[in-house]
Amino acid sequence: MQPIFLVGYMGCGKSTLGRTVSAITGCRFIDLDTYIEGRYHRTVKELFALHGESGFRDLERNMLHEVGQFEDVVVACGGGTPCFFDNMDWMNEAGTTVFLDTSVDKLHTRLMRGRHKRPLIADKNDEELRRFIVDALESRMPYYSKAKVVLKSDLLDSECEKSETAHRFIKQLNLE
Ligand SMILES: Nc1ncnc2c1ncn2[C@@H]1O[C@H](COP(=O)(O)OP(=O)(O)O)[C@@H](O)[C@H]1O
Ligand SMILES: O=C(O)C1=C[C@@H](OP(=O)(O)O)[C@@H](O)[C@H](O)C1
Ligand SMILES: [Mg+2]
Repeated sequence: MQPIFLVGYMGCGKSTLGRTVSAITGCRFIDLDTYIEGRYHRTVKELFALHGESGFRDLERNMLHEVGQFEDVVVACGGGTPCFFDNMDWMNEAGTTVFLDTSVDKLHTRLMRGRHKRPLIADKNDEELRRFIVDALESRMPYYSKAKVVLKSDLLDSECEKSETAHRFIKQLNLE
């Protein structure tokens, strides 16, 4: 199987879905952020602070090209991965891209809780975060919408439904 790349905005559930699909199907799961952190022995937040965003994007592209060579792998990208260099076109050549399409409301609720480890939003208050999400989604949508498969990840949204989302995904992509 060619690699599957999960793309979408921060908080849409790429890491969560990738991990669950991997647990059900036995295929390998790679979270690109975690992979980068393992390679450079620094958190994403530290890498942003050390190299700036553009330095991080260079590392991210290099690591994407590395993991994109693997077989039978589901890769959870970072939210920005498809939006820099030719990464989105590269992923479309190398495998199957899946966009987890999620509403601003849902992203906002999730990111208010999980913003501290995400350097682009760590210091934003409630209102600033909402504005940031709306603006970023608008500028990133042209990249996300190039994905081969779109999964409306809003429809199923509770603890037990995480696995239902995963099962639906597995069926849609014929991973059984
Ligand atoms: N299908 C889902 N239902 C409910 N909560 C979810 C679902 N997918 C993700 N979450 C929650 O949303 C937050 C962000 O998920 P995460 O997988 O880290 O997103 P991403 O990797 O796209 O930034 C986490 O707290 C996670 O538990
Ligand atoms: O959207 C972005 O630019 C980013 C998303 C993050 O990953 P998640 O989408 O998994 O939060 C991480 O790569 C970094 O903080 C930058
Ligand atoms: Mg993630």
